[in-house]
Amino acid sequence: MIVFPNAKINLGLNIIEKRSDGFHNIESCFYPVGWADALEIIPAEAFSFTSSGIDIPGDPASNLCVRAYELLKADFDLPPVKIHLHKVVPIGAGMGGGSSDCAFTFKLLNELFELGLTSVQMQEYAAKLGSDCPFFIDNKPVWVTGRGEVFEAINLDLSGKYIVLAYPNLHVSTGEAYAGITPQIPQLNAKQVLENEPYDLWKDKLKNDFEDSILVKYKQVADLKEYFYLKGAFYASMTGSGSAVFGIFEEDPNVYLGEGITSWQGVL
Ligand SMILES: C[C@@](CO)(OP(=O)(O)O)[C@H](O)COP(=O)(O)OP(=O)(O)OC[C@H]1O[C@@H](n2ccc(N)nc2=O)[C@H](O)[C@@H]1O
Ligand SMILES: Nc1ncnc2c1ncn2[C@@H]1O[C@H](COP(=O)(O)OP(=O)(O)O)[C@@H](O)[C@H]1O
Repeated sequence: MIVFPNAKINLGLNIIEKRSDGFHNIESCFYPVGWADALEIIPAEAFSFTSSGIDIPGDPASNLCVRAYELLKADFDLPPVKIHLHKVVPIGAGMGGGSSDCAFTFKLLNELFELGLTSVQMQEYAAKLGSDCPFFIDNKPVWVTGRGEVFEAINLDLSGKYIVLAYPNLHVSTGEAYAGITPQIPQLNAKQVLENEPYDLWKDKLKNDFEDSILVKYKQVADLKEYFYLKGAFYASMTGSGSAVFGIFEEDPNVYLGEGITSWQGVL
């Protein structure tokens, strides 16, 4: 069975407070986008994990796909499987690619072996492996609070809008990015802005709190954001902890990003 774990963007991202468990409470709209990996899992004689495409840093045995399989195997009598991941979505980019692979592994194993797990149960498993992971179970636009695992419906539909995502090949570690933040309560409620304000006001009213440090430190990230506005985006921002930047457009944009930038363009 093959699935295509897709990335996400953050529309507004406020870091509210540091918690006693070391994590931060956040507020954000998580929105799925079409840039995706390919993940195949089939029953096999012996367990194996292989990957192709972009090199994944770290030991393959600790890949989130492997950890998801092991977590389920502790509770269910799962047979050995062969997992192959073709990695396409840039890593350390703020697009949740690894988290998506993790969530899609749970969904695929649930279907393949008819485990009967509900979405909520899979979200609980996914939350054990990463704050972003539970979102990719339902994989729908949602208002997110808590550590990233508490969901509330949001009245927002960007279907048909054009999006360009650009990754300046700059790996940002999520843990380090959080460590550089001073949490604060936002002046404006981003959910209210997303649901009620016209798109052209988002530019001044929605904020990704990670931008303050990253845009100053890495000029190429700030340049990408500026370029998207120059090309007519109604909203442009860094996503997650960076360094990927997206622009959302009413019309199909004509962008040239040049060398050293990995990009993807599609429709929301
Ligand atoms: C910043 C966000 C926003 O969507 O996205 P990405 O940039 O990763 O895509 C997420 O909060 C990232 O979630 P995720 O990448 O799953 O993080 P985790 O693996 O759970 O945690 C990595 C590290 O980030 C910090 N962390 C993460 C989430 C959170 N709410 N508070 C934190 O302080 C902790 O230091 C933790 O050890
Ligand atoms: N399947 C996977 N794909 C990508 N990264 C993975 C995966 N499994 C584990 N990782 C680890 O997770 C880290 C970043 O994950 P990713 O979700 O791609 O980035 P981000 O947190 O910026 O959204 C990498 O440093 C990598 O070592």
